[in-house]
Amino acid sequence: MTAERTELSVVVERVGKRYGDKVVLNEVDLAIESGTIYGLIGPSGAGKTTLVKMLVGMETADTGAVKVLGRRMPNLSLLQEIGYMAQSDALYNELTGEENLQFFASLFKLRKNEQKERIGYAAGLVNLANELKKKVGAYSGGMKRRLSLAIALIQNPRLLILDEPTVGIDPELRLSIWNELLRLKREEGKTIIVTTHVMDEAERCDELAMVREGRILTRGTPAKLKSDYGVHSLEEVFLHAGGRRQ
Ligand SMILES: Nc1ncnc2c1ncn2[C@@H]1O[C@H](COP(=O)(O)OP(=O)(O)OP(=O)(O)O)[C@@H](O)[C@H]1O
Repeated sequence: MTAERTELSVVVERVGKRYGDKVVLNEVDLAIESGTIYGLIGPSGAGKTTLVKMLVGMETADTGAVKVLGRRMPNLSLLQEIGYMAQSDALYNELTGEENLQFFASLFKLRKNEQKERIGYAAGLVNLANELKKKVGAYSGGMKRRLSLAIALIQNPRLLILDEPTVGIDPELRLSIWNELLRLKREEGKTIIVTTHVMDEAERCDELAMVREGRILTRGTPAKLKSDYGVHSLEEVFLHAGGRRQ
């Protein structure tokens, strides 16, 4: 299979990364098809964030290659095409929610009315439409997460990379965010990459890669992983894969 035939949005080839003496990623390969939701799961410190930062162009690989939307990363020209929600919120506390959204929208090539429409859409999606006039400094942790997610969506990117997007978000809103992610995939053909510790979120992914100690231990659809390990839940896959190998 070639990248052209299967329309891969992301190709990671034999990527290695170390910080000082510590090997954080080791010979990582990844191929993510366009129009799918791909989940990276694995214990804390496994290397998931480092990997997604490479996809965004915020980290560079020591060895190997990272290609996103057909171009070798890092590549500034892809910023418009990639929406990124980091694990820690990078927001302006002195500005209101709306001003934050306007600021990030202004970084992209959006016409004025398009900008307004995107801000309305993104704020509505994360249920912040009535909180936009408040300063972000007065937001709760969950509200800040929600605003960060809205910012990741602001320029209507083809590829969404979300690092633990629903931490601190209540179950009802979590469900509606997931419904919207599924709709974005289905109706708009977006490619979505999420890291998560939440197994019912992992169930909603088309494909999963389990990362541990900088390596991908196993990968496949949720159903395939469960059948490979002869178990009924992804939690059990997680425990089996994490505990018994390497
Ligand atoms: N800038 C850095 N300098 C040194 N070590 C780092 C740096 N960034 C990450 N690490 C180390 O790299 C390893 C992988 O970290 P990473 O954040 O990628 O893991 P993770 O799988 O995303 O974990 P979590 O689920 O807790 O977010 C950890 O041991 C971490 O301490």
